[in-house]
Amino acid sequence: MKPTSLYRSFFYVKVWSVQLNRTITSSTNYRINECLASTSSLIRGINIHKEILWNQSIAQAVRMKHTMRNSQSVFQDKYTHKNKSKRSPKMSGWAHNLHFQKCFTSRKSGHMVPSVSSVPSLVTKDRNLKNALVIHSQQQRFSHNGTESSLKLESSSESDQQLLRIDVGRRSLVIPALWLRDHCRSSKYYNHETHQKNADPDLLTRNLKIDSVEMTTNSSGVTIVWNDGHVSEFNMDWLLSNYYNEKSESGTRHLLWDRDNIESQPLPVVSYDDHMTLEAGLSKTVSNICKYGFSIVEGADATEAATEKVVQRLTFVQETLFGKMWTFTSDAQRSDTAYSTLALGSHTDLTYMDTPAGIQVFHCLKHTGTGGETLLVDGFRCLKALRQTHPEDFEFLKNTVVPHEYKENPSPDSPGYHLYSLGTTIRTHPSSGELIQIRFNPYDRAPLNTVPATEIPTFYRAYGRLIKIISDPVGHFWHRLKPGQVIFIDNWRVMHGRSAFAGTRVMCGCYLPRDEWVSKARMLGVW
Ligand SMILES: C[N+](C)(C)CCCC[C@H](N)C(=O)O
Ligand SMILES: O=C(O)CCC(=O)C(=O)O
Repeated sequence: MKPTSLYRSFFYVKVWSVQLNRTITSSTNYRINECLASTSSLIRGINIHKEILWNQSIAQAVRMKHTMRNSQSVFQDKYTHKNKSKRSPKMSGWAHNLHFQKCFTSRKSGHMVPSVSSVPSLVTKDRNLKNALVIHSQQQRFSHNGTESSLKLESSSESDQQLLRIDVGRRSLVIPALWLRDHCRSSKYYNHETHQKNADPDLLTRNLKIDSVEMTTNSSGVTIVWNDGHVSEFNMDWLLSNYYNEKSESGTRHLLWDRDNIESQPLPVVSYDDHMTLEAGLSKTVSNICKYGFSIVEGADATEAATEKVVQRLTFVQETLFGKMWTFTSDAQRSDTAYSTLALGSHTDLTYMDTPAGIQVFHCLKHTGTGGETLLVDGFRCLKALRQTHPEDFEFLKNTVVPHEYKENPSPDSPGYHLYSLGTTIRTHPSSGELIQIRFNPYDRAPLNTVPATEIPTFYRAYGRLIKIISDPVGHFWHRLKPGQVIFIDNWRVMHGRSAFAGTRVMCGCYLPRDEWVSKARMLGVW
């Protein structure tokens, strides 16, 4: 065989062997892939089968837990009667360690039948049976006022407490079952005539559980079936506005101001006629107070009687140690610097009362002389500035009780007084943090016996920083009250004061109770 043909044949053998190799490889691969494919489908099949088995066992466990719970409660009653132990024996066994959310109860039979669609979702990703398994009921999706929403019932792996989780847009409510039962508005538990709850003394001791929760047909609310057969219906908007809300929008009613922005807009003034004769006029006065913290009714007769009629459009006059309607001047009739010609710095009144008056009313009946301008400072703006610049001082003053007092010796005009009260300088809403009250009167501050020595420096640092903000002229709005102008000042938000004056100056006014004026604002729809 010639070398070339030998080479050629060798070459062919080489090519063939390469091809053979490829064929074997690919066919092996093919076969491997094929049997891998069949294995994986086999595994998938096993998994599916396993999933079904698993879910069936869950369903079985749910049924068993329900049965065991019923028997436990029967056992519990017997047990606690006999042994008076505080804690009844916990159900043992893995069934109890599985914190199940019950699946839906069939309405007809009332038995616990896991609806197929609910069982798969009962199983969480964590299949480790040793950890308490938190079972979630099926998530139900719905649209609330066009917002993508969902709800599901969960149970806590620590406390066995059931929780209804409702997500409406970015708002997420996690409502304990007990809260839901406590707030049931069915006629059994709530009197819709008197808007009062009916007594339910043993609510907290009954072992109440939610058997099922479903959206109402039009997704406007939820229907809850309890393990004692009771059914509760909740309107979604009612839940959203009545349940704990850290991000409550309620603080948006206030338009915080400093000197420049309150002077850059028309004064919040309502004419006497509108205020006295129109619902819209009264609403404007009240909404001004909600928004700015003060409002002026202009055009009243410069008399105490006319002033009384103006304020009574809002609510009744709050009687205090100064009487109902009062008129004062610089005659030192009462033991307070208001009855002098001295300047008064920013303060709120009646800080020496457990509940300071809600509104302070002033009406300058006469002033021949100089000075005597009224100072207004938005206390909520000051508190917001403190919260932003020194949050630790804000928190300290929110949590520190400061005593205030009013002392007056007996006189022909007074039986004598010693009023004393404890209150924090700052009060906020416990969940939303919305500002509710500033209680600030450096003149009437009583000896500080509520702060231990270790915290005294912190108090003076915090209180001093607040005084610095309040004293800053940037927030000072000065207005000379003229006869005919009745000013309503929100005494829980806006501080007032005055410049020193000379001449004859006669002021009248009164205080209005906080609860009643805010109630009026709610009834007028402006709160
Ligand atoms: C308004 N009127 C003149 C009656 C009372 C004056 C005393 C008010 C007291 N300084 C306080 O801050 O509560
Ligand atoms: O006389 C004034 O203008 C204000 C008096 C005052 O601040 C008060 O009575 O609390």
